[in-house]
Amino acid sequence: MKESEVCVSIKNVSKSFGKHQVLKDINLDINEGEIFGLLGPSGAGKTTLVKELAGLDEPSKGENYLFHEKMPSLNLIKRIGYMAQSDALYEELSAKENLQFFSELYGLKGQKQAQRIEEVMELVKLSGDITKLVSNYSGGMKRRLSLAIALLHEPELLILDEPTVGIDPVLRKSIWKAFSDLKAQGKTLIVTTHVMDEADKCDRLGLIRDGKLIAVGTPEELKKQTNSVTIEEAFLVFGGVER
Ligand SMILES: Nc1ncnc2c1ncn2[C@@H]1O[C@H](COP(=O)(O)OP(=O)(O)OP(=O)(O)O)[C@@H](O)[C@H]1O
Repeated sequence: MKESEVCVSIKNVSKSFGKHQVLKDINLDINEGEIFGLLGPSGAGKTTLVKELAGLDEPSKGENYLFHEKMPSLNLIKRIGYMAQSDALYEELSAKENLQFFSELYGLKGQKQAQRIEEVMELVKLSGDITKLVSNYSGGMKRRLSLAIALLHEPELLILDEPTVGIDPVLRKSIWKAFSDLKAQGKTLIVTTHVMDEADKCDRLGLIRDGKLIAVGTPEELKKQTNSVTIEEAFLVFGGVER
C-alpha cells in the first residue's frame, strides 16, 4: 500500500493567552485522506488548535504546516474548508443568499455556483428551506448550513469544529455518512468533538486534555493500550484517572 502523504503537520505548537497556556508543545501529523478526530473536554484547547490550522490564529511557539506550507498562508485558503464552532452566517439573508455570498468569495460563479449550492444543500438535507431567512432557522439548521458553506468550494481539507452539535441522531448519522463519502473522494477531515460515539467513527484520534496531546492512535489502538471497552474509558486512563 502507498504511504499516505502528510497533509497537516503540527510542530512544537504552544499557545498562551496572557499567562494562560492553552496549548502545550503539540506535535502531530495528519495524513491525507483520513478522518482525524480531536477529542477532549470543554476548554481543552481543540478550538484554539483548529483555528490555527485554519489560519485564523497563530501559535505563540512552534509552527503549523498544511500541504508543506507554513500557516497562516493566503495561498491555502481555497484548499481549506473551515466550519467554526459558532455559526458565521448572515441572519438577515436567506440561506441561498448566504451560499451565493460565500460562493463569490471562493470565485464560484454562474452554472457551477448554482450546481454546487444545490449539491451541498442536498447533502445537509436543507434543499426545502433554501429560501428561508437564516434568522428563522433552528440551531441545528444553522449548523448544517455552516457545513454546506464549508463544502461549497470542494476543499481538499475540511476543518470542522463540533460539526454535529445540536443535530439530531438521524441527521447526525447522515452527516457522518457524508464525511465518509468525502474521505472516499480522497479528502482529509479534521473534526473536533466531545461526543464519544463520533470518536469511534474516526480513523485516528488525538486526545487533548489541558492543552496537551495525551494520546494519538486509532480508536481500537487507544482502547487496546488502556484495556478499555470504550473510548471514554480510554480517555480517562490516558488522563491519569483511576478506574
Ligand atoms: N482569545 C482568547 N483569549 C483568552 N483565552 C482564550 C481565548 N480563546 C480561548 N481561550 C481559552 O483557552 C482555553 C481553551 O479554549 P478552546 O476554545 O480552545 O477549548 P475547546 O477544547 O475548544 O473547548 P470547547 O469544546 O468548549 O469549545 C479555554 O480556557 C479558553 O477560555
